[in-house]
Amino acid sequence: MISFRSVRHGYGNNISLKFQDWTLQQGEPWLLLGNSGSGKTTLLHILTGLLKPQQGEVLVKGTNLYQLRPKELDLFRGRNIGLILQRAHLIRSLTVLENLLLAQSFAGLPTDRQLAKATLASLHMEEKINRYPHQLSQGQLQRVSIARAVLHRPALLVADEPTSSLDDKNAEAVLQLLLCQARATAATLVVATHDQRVKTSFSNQYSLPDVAV
Ligand SMILES: Nc1ncnc2c1ncn2[C@@H]1O[C@H](COP(=O)(O)OP(=O)(O)OP(=O)(O)O)[C@@H](O)[C@H]1O
Repeated sequence: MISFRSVRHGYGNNISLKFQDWTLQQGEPWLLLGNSGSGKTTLLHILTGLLKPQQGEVLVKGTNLYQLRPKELDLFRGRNIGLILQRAHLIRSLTVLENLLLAQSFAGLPTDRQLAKATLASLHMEEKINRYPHQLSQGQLQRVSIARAVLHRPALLVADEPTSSLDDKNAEAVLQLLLCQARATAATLVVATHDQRVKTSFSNQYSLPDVAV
């Protein structure tokens, strides 16, 4: 279970974001909706351990993220939280496979080539494992980014605007991929978007109100 309680965060420029409490059960897919500037990125960063809120607590699998020491938090994130950003942020001088192995080692886990290869194969990327990032299409880069995020069966899988730059067909394919990967690993999935096309695929929705400035 993941929970978000009494969370507030401000940026010191009259912007104070107050988030409604939120409880997500293990394995549930959720959509996080909000217009530009409503606080989606802020909330995702708080939820994934990247930004300590000024108030409130975030529990992932019973662990209060912001009570961990920085090093413990890094390890906890690497093992339990998978993050998919709009851009893949791969290391350009490493192959697809090497990028995944590096992610394992950053998470403090033993490098496991077979697991990395099998995960890439499950995303139909087996023929690209020795390619470099610049040799891949945007859709393929996104698959690598999904593979890297699900590699260790994280309890929480978070995707920030995964479909906004894609056409209808690819947007639907990426969504199905995320839902399917989350189901396969019983991960709680959070997809943040302002893409109206995505709305119908999720019954659980957490909506952010517009921020009055
Ligand atoms: N580092 C910062 N310093 C000052 N204000 C910030 C900072 N980061 C975000 N904000 C402000 O906080 C509010 C929420 O920003 P946030 O990026 O979380 O929204 P968002 O919903 O993700 O927007 P978008 O969809 O446009 O990316 C905005 O008004 C933004 O200007």
